[in-house]
Amino acid sequence: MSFSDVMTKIQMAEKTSDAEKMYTYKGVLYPRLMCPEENLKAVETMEAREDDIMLVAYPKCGFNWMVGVLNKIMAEAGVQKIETESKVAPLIEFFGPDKLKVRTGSLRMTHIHRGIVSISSCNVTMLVIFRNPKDTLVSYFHFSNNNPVLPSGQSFDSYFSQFMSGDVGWGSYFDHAVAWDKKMDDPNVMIVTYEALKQNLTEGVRQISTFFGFKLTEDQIQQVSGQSTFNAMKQSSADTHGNLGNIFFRKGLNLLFL
Ligand SMILES: Nc1ncnc2c1ncn2[C@@H]1O[C@H](COP(=O)(O)OS(=O)(=O)O)[C@@H](OP(=O)(O)O)[C@H]1O
Repeated sequence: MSFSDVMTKIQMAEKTSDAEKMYTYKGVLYPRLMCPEENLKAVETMEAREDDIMLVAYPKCGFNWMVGVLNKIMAEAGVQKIETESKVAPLIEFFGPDKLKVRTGSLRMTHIHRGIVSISSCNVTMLVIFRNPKDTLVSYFHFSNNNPVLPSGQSFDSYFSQFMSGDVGWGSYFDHAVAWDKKMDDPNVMIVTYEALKQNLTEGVRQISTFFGFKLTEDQIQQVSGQSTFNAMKQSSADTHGNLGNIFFRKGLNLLFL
């Protein structure tokens, strides 16, 4: 999916009523324009490769942060990255069945619940990022109000109720958390938290590189973490995310302990 495809869908969303924006697939809500049913069906039968790296995150948990970190780690390690034409990280559910088969890199990404994505044929290594639900909810609330593909205009109170009952895009945060909790000790799965990365990003970069078998020098690790702070990523977001930069890189705070 190219940046212009995303912009076209956003323009279409601006002419779509809130009621039409979401639909339910297998009991979970999705934004219709970005994830039509044929895309979700294609994801269900997607074949993975041995060298694939899968990045999984419930919305607003730090997905774009990890895309940036992984891309930088892979660039330092000399490994091919995701499609360069794309300014936003292409989620597999945004591709149609034809485009899903065309692969230019080994990094695959999704917000979809692990019970729904069945990655056949091999033990793909997966990085999963979680964030505390309070900050995730606040971030998702602002995102919904700023992103035309999602319904907007709700009060915080009504959005809170929807989030708690899982009536938001990609379903219940809590269902995702429970499903991944059972996979925590799987050797092919690494679970990181937004909060731990905020506390010590350099250590997080070191652990992620080691998990994926990328041997970076201490200088390279420092370089990746220096370029992956919120301020650094927000500053370069016009290049990486075009005019969606300010929507994806909003405040980047960890309010859990305040
Ligand atoms: N480098 C870095 N450091 C810390 N925090 C960061 C970083 N990059 C993005 N963010 C914050 O992550 C939130 C967006 O989450 P996602 O990228 O998962 O959003 S999305 O679901 O893909 O739309 C969103 O959080 P909020 O600011 O609270 O809305 C972003 O600001």
